[in-house]
Amino acid sequence: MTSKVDSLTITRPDDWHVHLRDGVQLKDTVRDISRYMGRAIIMPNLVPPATCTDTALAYRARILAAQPQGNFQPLMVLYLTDKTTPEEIKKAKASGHIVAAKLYPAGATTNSDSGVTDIEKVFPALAAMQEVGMLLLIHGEVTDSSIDIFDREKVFIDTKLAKIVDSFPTLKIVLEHITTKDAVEFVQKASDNVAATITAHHLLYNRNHMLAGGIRPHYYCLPILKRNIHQQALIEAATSGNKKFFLGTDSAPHAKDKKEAACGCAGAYTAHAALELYAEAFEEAGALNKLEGFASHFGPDFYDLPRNTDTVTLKRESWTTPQSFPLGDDQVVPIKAGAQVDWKVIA
Ligand SMILES: NC(=O)N[C@@H](CC(=O)O)C(=O)O
Ligand SMILES: [Zn+2]
Ligand SMILES: [Zn+2]
Repeated sequence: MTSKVDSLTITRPDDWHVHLRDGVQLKDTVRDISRYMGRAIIMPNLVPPATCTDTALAYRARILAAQPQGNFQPLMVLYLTDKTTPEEIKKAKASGHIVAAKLYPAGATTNSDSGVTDIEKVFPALAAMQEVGMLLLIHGEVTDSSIDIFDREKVFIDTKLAKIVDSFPTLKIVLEHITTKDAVEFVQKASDNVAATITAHHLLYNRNHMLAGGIRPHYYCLPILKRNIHQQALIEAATSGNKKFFLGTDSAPHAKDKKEAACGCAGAYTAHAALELYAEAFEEAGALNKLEGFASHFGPDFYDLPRNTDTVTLKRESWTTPQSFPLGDDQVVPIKAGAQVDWKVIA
């Protein structure tokens, strides 16, 4: 018989995929991300997107200015377009603060209209990234309207990703926020230069949570929640101890009225309780002892950055998530709004 642990101390975690937005919303998103995450990979899908070194560095300065205490480190990402030049990649890398570039297929997700229309158009930029050692982060979904939304990740893997991986064998690639068994298997079989992030919501939920018994817009995100066999494959991957799978919340706030609408935005807010939600998923799988590797070790190892040297402690303590949080001039409804969370982080 094993008894339940009441406390778990792990190396300070990092979030390898988060949306902080901009302007008046920054003070709220930065407060949440900096409570206990050491570093985070900041997504560049602003309006307009952070497509060049200067805009990414200016965004970094706004994030640093918004943090309540001074030890959170934002790691910046360049937004790739059809026009990104090898020179811009080299300039970004030389800045010392931009560690990756992000490939959004044009139109695939929130604020991706300026994304890439044809993968081959970014091959010169990818070659420069491979040369200077900048990571490629991918939103892996095709955008072809004839492809069913539940199949868009698998079709991207089959028709686009394999080609990128084969063309740039030493480029480090992170397939972001994976949602399918197909993605898990692709990453497992690929070389050590290919890894993936997994969100807390894709571990905790499947499409029934979003669609059975009424449509729940706060579970709507992209790539969309899949059926439970895919959820199971993600849980197995995250809790397996395989260093290719690590934490990326994809916490993506949208104002309440933009979600609860006839045409609601894609994105789920989890930064209010990110590590706590992962702990619930890992405990449910009987794998709390695998949380530290996933949350705190495998990410920095893949990015070739040092692991954090201090710790955080998760205590078993039930609390009720507020119905909403301030988001600049609006409110954001978090995942598990009004529901119980079983863990609390003492930073
Ligand atoms: N995940 C989402 O559903 N939305 C993200 C964009 C993204 O990561 O694809 C957002 O910026 O809102
Ligand atoms: Zn995405
Ligand atoms: Zn995202």
